[in-house]
Amino acid sequence: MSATIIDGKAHAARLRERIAVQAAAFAGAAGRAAGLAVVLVGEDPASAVYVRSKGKATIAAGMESFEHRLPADTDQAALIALVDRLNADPAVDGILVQLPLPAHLDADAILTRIDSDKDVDGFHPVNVGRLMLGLPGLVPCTPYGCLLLLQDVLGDLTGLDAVVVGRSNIVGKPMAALLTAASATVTIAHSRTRDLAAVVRRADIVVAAVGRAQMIPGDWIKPGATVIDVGINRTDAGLVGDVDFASAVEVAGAITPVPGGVGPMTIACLLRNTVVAAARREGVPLDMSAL
Ligand SMILES: Nc1nc(=O)c2c([nH]1)NC[C@@H]1CN(c3ccc(C(=O)N[C@@H](CCC(=O)O)C(=O)O)cc3)C=[N+]21
Ligand SMILES: [Mg+2]
Repeated sequence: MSATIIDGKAHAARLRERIAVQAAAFAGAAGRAAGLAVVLVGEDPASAVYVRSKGKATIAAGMESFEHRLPADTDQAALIALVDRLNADPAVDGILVQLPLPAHLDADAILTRIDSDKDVDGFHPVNVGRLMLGLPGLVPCTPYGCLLLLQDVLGDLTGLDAVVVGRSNIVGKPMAALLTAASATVTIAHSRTRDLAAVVRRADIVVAAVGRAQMIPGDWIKPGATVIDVGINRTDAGLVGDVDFASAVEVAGAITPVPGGVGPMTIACLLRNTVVAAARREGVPLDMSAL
């Protein structure tokens, strides 16, 4: 038996269509399009590719895209000054500073400088706190996209055993918070977990977010489990996930491919957060059930 392959690209395309409807409603009510500013420091080629696809998707959804490309040797004060300008710009509803930043920059200080109401990545400490408290805020895009895929495949997640492999601030920790809020029973596993194979084998839901190519083999997967692969690893064999797809697809009930799984959902959720942030800033009501 072979797993259902979860088509993240198609799911993201449907979500982007619904976002475009809400973005048009926002523009009609506010008299302007929602705006997303993306800041890229340096010339990392993979980052440049993501920034380009974010810009294209933003415009296709009927929103305005502002791109700021700064040289790799930009200093902290100059980047803070740009963030301050974007915070003060009424046409900017969302601000994303592409990570990783060059090592000489203090990323935590930059992310904390972003106005939390414009923090469409959901990385600001205030939004992290809101997520933990179950208060409305802006939720990190990749874990939110994973949750939408899981709910599409499984419906209600109540009582399911979920294992999140990876404890990053960007994916693992917020993913665990979202699954907890959805009433799953959540385990966060990581590089120091004892007998990771046994922990993963208990899971009805596996979210792999470690950044190590094909580290989770199919024989760790419980038959019928739903597997969400967040990994994007460039290898000689091309782009691969954190899960060994070829063996896992034979055991899982459903599984995301890489590419074409979580990645497109991340971008769609970024657009979602932008229209949500815009609507909150302007006091425009949106149909949140469409998002
Ligand atoms: N502040 C910040 N926020 C981010 O959300 C952020 C970031 N920094 N830095 C980089 C990572 C990476 N990221 C991806 C988004 C989309 C795809 C994506 O759409 N991937 C496609 C194509 C992959 C390819 O061919 O390269 C796929 O998986 O099918 C991948 C990766 C967002 N990130
Ligand atoms: Mg994000």
